[in-house]
Amino acid sequence: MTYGGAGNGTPAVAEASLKIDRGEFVAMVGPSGCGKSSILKIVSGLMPIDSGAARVDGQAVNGPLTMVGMAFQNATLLPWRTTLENVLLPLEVSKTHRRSFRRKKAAHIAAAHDLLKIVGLEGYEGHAPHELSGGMQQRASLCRALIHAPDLLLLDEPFAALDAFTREELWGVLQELWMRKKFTVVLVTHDLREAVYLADRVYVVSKRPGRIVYERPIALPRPRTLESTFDGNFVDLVHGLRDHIGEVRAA
Ligand SMILES: Nc1ncnc2c1ncn2[C@@H]1O[C@H](COP(=O)(O)OP(=O)(O)OP(=O)(O)O)[C@@H](O)[C@H]1O
Repeated sequence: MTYGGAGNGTPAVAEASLKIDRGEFVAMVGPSGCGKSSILKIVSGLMPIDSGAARVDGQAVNGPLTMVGMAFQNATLLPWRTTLENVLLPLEVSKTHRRSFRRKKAAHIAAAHDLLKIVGLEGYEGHAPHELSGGMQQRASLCRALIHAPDLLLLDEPFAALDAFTREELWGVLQELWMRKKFTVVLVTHDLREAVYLADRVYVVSKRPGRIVYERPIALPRPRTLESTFDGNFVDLVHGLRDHIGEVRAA
């Protein structure tokens, strides 16, 4: 995939061959600017590819997918909407879900309340985004990404803007959501501890144009806890990934 068109544009992704199983939690790590976000854009249908193939659920990706939930580094909640109204937003704006939202509004509102409860935002449904901390806003943005019960959740450094304590707390929140709902996740992160804590499999991407250069299954038992991040196994996995990133950066 090349920004600005094949030829004299910027090649962003080269041979990024990977296959993700339904319900799997995958993390992608690699040097800055290597093409990780571009891979997410390809998978979600936001960017077309010049050659190769992208398939989700067996179907070729030809345009933006509606069965995908996305969350980014910044929560980007609409400031004039309450927390609950922000979470419900995708159901109102998406053509696919609008009709179901109107017909089963009470059920969807109840689902939003349930999600907000799981992420610890019970009681904040009526608050405006500016009344929430950064971590609370990011929790709400996770709920918004999940309100239409997507089969696939794409996360682009969702916790990068948060302080270390909040970030680690949200690893647990995301793990719990995933263990309950079993959607497929692709997480782009620079944080190797985050990748090992959350993922079933970690992919290392080369310098731009991105290629998958290393794949590491993470067989640690779940639920993973913060205490477990100090175990020898966990630390070894993080060091192993760090070595691979070091090699990629030096290449
Ligand atoms: N809209 C764009 N137009 C032109 N070039 C772009 C655009 N977006 C990204 N690029 C280029 O494509 C390359 C890959 O970008 P991408 O955002 O996928 O990298 P990344 O691995 O997610 O980076 P980071 O880790 O810093 O977020 C970058 O080197 C960047 O220069």
